[in-house]
Amino acid sequence: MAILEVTALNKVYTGKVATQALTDIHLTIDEGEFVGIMGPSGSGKTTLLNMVSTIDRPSSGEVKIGGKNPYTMKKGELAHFRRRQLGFVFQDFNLLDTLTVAENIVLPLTLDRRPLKDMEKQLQQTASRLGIREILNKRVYEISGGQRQRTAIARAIIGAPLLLLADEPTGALDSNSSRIVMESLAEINERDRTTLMLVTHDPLAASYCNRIVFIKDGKLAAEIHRGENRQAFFQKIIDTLSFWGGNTSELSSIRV
Ligand SMILES: Nc1ncnc2c1ncn2[C@@H]1O[C@H](COP(=O)(O)OP(=O)(O)OP(=O)(O)O)[C@@H](O)[C@H]1O
Repeated sequence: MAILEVTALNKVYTGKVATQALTDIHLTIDEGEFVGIMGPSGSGKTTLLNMVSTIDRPSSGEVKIGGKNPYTMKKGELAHFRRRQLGFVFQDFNLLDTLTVAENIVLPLTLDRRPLKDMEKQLQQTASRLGIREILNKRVYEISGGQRQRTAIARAIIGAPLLLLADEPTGALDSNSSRIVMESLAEINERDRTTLMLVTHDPLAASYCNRIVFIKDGKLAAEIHRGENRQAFFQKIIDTLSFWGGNTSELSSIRV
């Protein structure tokens, strides 16, 4: 079953100089897939993510999530749809610093006015999975970057979203924290069959995906699939990036 269907999508940023950021994008992501979006700086990755996450409107074309077009919804319905069906993980975590880890994680359920007992149960389960049970009572400014991102992932998955969207989730993390974050996302994908779309420059992070779509100059340029071996997939990603462009610097010292 298709969770995401992007059809003939175009985005033009109007202004003094118009920029055609995306041209005729067709992309389907099926239930349980873990798809990476890669490409050089300015190629349109964030624009595509913003169209899918309903942050910004396409100039033309269609986006369907779980068979529904969010752009035809009224404001209240759209807010509800985003809260129930989409999960977001950002590079800079987007947590509320003055709240505790627990309060941040249950925020989407609080907004949905779920019963307290259910919230507590889901909180404990989700925190255990992400290895952050011991820090639930700490405030965000008291925890590390890796712990912050795991808190943000817990918040994103606590409502069991149809589609989890991640924008450079390892961009602000050291290599060890990045690995833990990517292993967490892969585990969520494998165990819950949560569908994931990840935008990244990082080939190592991308090697946890099952499929990678490369964008160049706003157009789909290539697509590769992972086999059994993540090491071999990592090499394939490097080779594809060096062919199509992208961040292949500082790779010589990376070990998968
Ligand atoms: N709000 C905006 N107004 C005008 N032009 C924009 C806007 N946002 C992005 N662009 C332009 O659209 C194109 C695609 O940008 P986008 O941010 O989607 O690329 P990206 O692949 O995510 O880049 P990066 O890897 O550097 O984050 C670029 O040419 C960019 O300058």
